[in-house]
Amino acid sequence: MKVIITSDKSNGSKKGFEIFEKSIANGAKVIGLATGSTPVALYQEWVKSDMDTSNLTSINLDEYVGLAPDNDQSYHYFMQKYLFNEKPFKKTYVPDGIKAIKDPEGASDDYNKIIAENPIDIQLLGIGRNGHIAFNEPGTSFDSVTHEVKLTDNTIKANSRFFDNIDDVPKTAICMGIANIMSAKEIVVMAFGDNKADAVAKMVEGPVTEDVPASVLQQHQNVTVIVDQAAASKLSAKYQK
Ligand SMILES: O=P(O)(O)OC[C@H]1O[C@](O)(CO)[C@@H](O)[C@@H]1O
Repeated sequence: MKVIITSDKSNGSKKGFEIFEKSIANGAKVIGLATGSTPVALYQEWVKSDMDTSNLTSINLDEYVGLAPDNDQSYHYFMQKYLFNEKPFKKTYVPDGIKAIKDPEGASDDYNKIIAENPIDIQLLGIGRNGHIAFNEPGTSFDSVTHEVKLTDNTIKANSRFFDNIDDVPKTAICMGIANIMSAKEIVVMAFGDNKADAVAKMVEGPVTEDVPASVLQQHQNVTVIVDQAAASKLSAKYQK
C-alpha cells in the first residue's frame, strides 16, 4: 500500500483527483465511484477540470433499498448533483434500489453482471469509522459479491446527518461486495479527520481480518491511501513525515 499524507482534506482531494487524471490519461475507461462526505471535494476538482468524461463508464458502490433515483437522499441523486450533471459520462451505473425492494437478489445479480462486463480500472473508496468499505460491515466475507446488506445501527446513525430524521434512513442497501472491490485494477482510498485515525491504522497496519473489511486492501497490488495528518495520526512512525 502506498500511503500519502497531506496537510489537509483539500490537498488530499487534489492529490486524489490527480491519480484519477493520470490513470484515465493512461487508458482507464471504467471508473468505480463512491458516495459519502469524503469524495465530495475530489468531485469538485473533477468538475473544475477540463477532463472529457464522454467516453468513460462509471460504476458506483452502493444504493439504499427503496430510494428512487429522483429522491434527493439516493446515491443516484448524489452522483448527479456532485459530478454527472456537470461531467456527463458515456454510461453510469448505480444499483437499482427500487427493483431491490421486491427482488434484492435480482438487483444484486444484475449488478454483478454489469461489473463482470465492465471490469473496473480504478476504484475510489472512503472508509467507515469501523473499517467498513462501501456498506460492507465488519464480518462481511472477503469473497462477497454484490448483495443486500442490513445497515448497522452505527451506520444508520452516522448517515442520519444527511436525512431530516433518523427514521427516514433506509434500513438496507444493495452494495458491491469485497471481491468486486478487490477486482478493480487500481484502488484509491481517502480518509480525512481524526475520527478515521483508528480505521486507517487498522486498514494499513493491522491484521488482515474480516473484522476490519478495509484490511483486505493490504492484499491488493495497487492501492494508494490518501489521508490528512489527523487521519494519519495513529499510523506508526515509518509512515509519519
Ligand atoms: O465519507 P464518509 O461520509 O465519512 O463515509 C465513510 C463511508 O461510509 C459510507 O458512507 C457508508 O456508510 C461509505 O460509503 C463511505 O465510504
